[in-house]
Amino acid sequence: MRVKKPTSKRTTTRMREGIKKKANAQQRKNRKNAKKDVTWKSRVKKDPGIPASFPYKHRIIEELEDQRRVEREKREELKLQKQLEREEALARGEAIDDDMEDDEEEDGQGGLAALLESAQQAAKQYDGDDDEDEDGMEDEDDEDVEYDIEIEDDEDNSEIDKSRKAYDKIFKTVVEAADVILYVLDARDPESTRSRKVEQAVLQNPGKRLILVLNKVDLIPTNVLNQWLNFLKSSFPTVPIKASPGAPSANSFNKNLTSSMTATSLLQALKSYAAKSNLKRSIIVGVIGYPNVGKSSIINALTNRHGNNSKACPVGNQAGVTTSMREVKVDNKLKVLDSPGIVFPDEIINTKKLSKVQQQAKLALLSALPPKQIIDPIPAIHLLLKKLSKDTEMADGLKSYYQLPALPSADLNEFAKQFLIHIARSRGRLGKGGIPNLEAAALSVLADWRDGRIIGWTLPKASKATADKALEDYNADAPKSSLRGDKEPPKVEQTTIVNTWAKEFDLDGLLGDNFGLEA
Ligand SMILES: Nc1nc2c(ncn2[C@@H]2O[C@H](COP(=O)(O)OP(=O)(O)OP(=O)(O)O)[C@@H](O)[C@H]2O)c(=O)[nH]1
Repeated sequence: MRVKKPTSKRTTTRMREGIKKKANAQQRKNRKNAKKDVTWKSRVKKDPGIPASFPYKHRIIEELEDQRRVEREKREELKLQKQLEREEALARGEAIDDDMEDDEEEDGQGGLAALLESAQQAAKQYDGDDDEDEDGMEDEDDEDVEYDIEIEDDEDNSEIDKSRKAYDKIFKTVVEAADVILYVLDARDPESTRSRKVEQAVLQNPGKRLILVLNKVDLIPTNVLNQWLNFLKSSFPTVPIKASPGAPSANSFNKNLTSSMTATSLLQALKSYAAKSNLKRSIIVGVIGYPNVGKSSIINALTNRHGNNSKACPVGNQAGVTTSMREVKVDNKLKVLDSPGIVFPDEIINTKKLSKVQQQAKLALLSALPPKQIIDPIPAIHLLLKKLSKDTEMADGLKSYYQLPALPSADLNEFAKQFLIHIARSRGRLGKGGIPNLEAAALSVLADWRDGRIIGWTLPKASKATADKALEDYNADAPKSSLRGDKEPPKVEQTTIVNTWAKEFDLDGLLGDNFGLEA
């Protein structure tokens, strides 16, 4: 017969106390030895940093920065990858992996969440403005606010913001609802804020009209503006505008194109179309474009309601302020629809096969991303410096605005690094041990660029023929998207469009051939 082994681990008190005593003695010994060890003290000494007199200090700092940069890039690649997986999962309607959600919460960088957050903040502020309005003087146009509409009744804002598909949906809704589309482009880079898909989608609807509105003309020189107007006019009727109110600053361009003058011209064009169209109802004008190109500012200029207490649409210098559609009544014949900014990355980015980092850089430079959503602002600075260094006027503007010393490098990467170190030092963006925080410096430069404190522009590169070829290629290759629908666009000669539409809006009569600009 087998005897069962005892399962209890009980030991005698004597044995337990003996073990305790021995363990305590060992710990005491360890502590004593640690005190004797000189390396122990030096370990807790604070790092004094690199002495200022050290001749190669800047090199060491640069090496450290390089290391930090490489690590940061690795982290960002990983983050982007996770974000993409998450978006794909969302698009497929799959439940999101908890890990991914946690990650996003941890670093607080959920791109779309950041976009939403900035939008909500601006909206809150705007609501505050409205409250003030209520308890004070009543605006005679306040009835417009009653026209505010949320497009997706069954979806909350976060859902609208979370999905690019939803942006597509909003765009489709604007095109369907509007008789005239004002397609707003940033005068500093019209081609990058323009999408052939948008134009094609409008052309699919024979009754719709599209006008290109070149905004922020105060930020580009007259000869550049003229070139763009001539270039764009060959595709669609084009109107220049300065939508933001306020007197021009010392370094503004095209001072004769004031906000009220340009807005009045645009308004008259719309009114003349409304008068000529035989509609028994008021015409609806949809305003679309990239984030931050100034759509809401244009509506405020059209309704002449710029003041804080009477804004028709909220305006902010960060992308993503407008999160839902808003209908504003201009008069009995005219209603204007504001819409959230739309980015078409497949249009501007995929065709050029850019990496994720480059895509972000390009969008950041178009000011189409809220700062919180910019994972690494440094590649955008590289792009900006490359752009500005191509023209002596732009390069001089940069140099004088930042009071740049002679930066000795001809290599762009090296130049960018030295430039950011200079900005970080002069603006006090320093980290531990006095190491310049290049990311913070880069973000502050991007804000200067977004708000027009640094001057810069692009010139129309492609000829009309190249643009038409690009459109042809796109039509041949691109898969059918929600924007294109299944219908083929009607074959209409562009010159016919330009001439007929310009007449309907009486543009030549209103603005003259050269928009009152010197040749
Ligand atoms: N210099 C200059 N700045 C302008 C002009 N029009 C608008 N802005 C500025 O551009 C920024 C964006 O303007 P918004 O009207 O909010 O742009 P939006 O397209 O509605 O932006 P989202 O809501 O993100 O889609 C604001 O800081 C405006 O002051 C202009 O003609 N010149």
